[in-house]
Amino acid sequence: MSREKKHTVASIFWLIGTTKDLLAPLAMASLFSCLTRLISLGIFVLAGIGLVRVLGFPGMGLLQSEGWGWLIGLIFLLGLAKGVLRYLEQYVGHRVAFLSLARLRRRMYAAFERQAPFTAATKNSGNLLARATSDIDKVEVFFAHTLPPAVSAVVVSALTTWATWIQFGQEPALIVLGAYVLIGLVIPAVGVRKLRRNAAKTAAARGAQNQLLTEAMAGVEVLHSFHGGNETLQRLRESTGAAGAAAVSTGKITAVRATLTQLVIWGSLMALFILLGTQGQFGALVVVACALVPSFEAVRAVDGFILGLQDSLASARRLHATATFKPAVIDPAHPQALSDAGELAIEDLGISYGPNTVLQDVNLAVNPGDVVALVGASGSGKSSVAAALVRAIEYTGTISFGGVDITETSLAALRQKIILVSQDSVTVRGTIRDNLLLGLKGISDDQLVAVLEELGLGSWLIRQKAGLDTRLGERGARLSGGQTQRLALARALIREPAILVLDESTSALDAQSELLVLQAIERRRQEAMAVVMISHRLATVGQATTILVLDEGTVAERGHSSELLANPDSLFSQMAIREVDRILPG
Ligand SMILES: Nc1ncnc2c1ncn2[C@@H]1O[C@H](COP(=O)(O)OP(=O)(O)OP(=O)(O)O)[C@@H](O)[C@H]1O
Repeated sequence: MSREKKHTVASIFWLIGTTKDLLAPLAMASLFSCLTRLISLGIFVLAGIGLVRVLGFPGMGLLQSEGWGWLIGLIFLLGLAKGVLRYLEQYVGHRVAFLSLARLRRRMYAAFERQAPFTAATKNSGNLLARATSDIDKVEVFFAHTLPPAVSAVVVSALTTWATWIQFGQEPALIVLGAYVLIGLVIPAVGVRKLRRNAAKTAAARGAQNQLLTEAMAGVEVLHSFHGGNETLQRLRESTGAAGAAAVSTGKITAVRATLTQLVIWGSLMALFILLGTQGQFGALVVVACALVPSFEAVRAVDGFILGLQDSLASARRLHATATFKPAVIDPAHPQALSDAGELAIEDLGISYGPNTVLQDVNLAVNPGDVVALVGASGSGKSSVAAALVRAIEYTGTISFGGVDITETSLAALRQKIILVSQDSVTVRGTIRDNLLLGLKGISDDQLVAVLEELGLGSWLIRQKAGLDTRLGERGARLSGGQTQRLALARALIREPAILVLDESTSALDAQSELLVLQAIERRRQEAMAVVMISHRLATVGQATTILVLDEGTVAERGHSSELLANPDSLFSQMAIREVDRILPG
């Protein structure tokens, strides 16, 4: 079996596994679908009998002379029953489908959450969004429109063939059976491999388009400034072109299949006409033709759902791949609790991205009340250390807090104790309060206001008419870069972490605002909060108890700033000289 086929089979089992307790209602929907189709068949047969009687054809002795009341009454009652059953089929089928989709969504969101921030770091958020939305919607066909039509096609065709055999003999029955096999089995197989490939291309193009649009929306200012819009449009055109080509190819195959189906339908009717007509059985011919109309409809539905199913399975494969993707960073099976405070010990820390080792042999102890600064050239590995401290990435070596290896505790517990505030913090849609709390309970408005004031956002808050209820846009449109950074810092400080990791998180602040932030941090440091700070501005790291200078992924120097500055050849001294030169050239 090819890899793609194996993946498809695995995806189908995965879908069924997601909703296995809904299979009973799905079977019920199939039953309703069968009954609806059979009633349709009955109505058409009765109409045929009526027609035969009107035309006065011989050959249908059955009920020929018993008036019209029962015939019209039966058609009416069957019509009513069909309406009710159709409603039930649609209701149960779609209920199962939507419940399944809801479950699938929950499962996908849980998978995304497990993978965050690792998956987000792959920067495929637009593609993931397509998986979480349109791919899940496509799977609806699998649940609502696969089993019921397939079951009713088999039942209706078997019963019609049997009834034709009993009523009119072997040859008409074989013609009818042949037509069913062609329409329900042979024609749906025409071009199916191509259809599968087209469906996969369409789903991939949908993901790529979403990715492009997400990137374009997030970077609209950049695109605008650099006139990059046309380039994005071009890439979008290429992607829609690929999807369009797949759609055209699918359309051609669909047209061929529809033509073949019509040929089979009319060919079989002609064959019956010749067979029964030459035998003078015109009455039988009319009734068989009437029975064939709804039964062909039932069998043709197979072709329709096989088309939809290709899309559905292509989406299912994408969902399955995402849901079963094993994130590198996961919670341990039996997480240990973390103490409220303790030493952060980093031993032999190493970090690689794929084959590239970017950091090795980093050792560090951070005690309550310590301020440790990581400095070094761009790309020397500072942010990677910060990411490892909150297990946002994989690493080698050991990081422990209060004697507990951080891989032995839950990610949630770890990220309560060690909080990372990065340079490009974001705001989420909601009020200022929502943005600060992000679901945290037990913090009063007064506490929130106090932290904002401490960070120099008090006067800004007063200017907001709705105070903490002021809504912020998706990307914090109303906030400046520096305000967003301070909001992110406030978000961290109200959580009272044992260790605050600041990765260039004051880079957008003016000197006065940064001073306020550093003072707020100093107050908490005196209450035993430890700080790991990354900054390019050496003035910012002046309060550090220990400075680590990273150079090409290793610790090149360590010590207090006064010790490092005492050596004019130290990297730190060189950095300090360059910084002073920048401020006071010449
Ligand atoms: N997600 C990633 N995938 C691959 N390589 C990465 C990734 N993140 C960082 N790197 C690489 O790791 C190295 C260290 O990056 P890191 O961001 O830790 O450095 P840094 O010292 O914080 O840099 P800067 O001061 O510019 O922020 C760089 O060479 C970078 O290209």
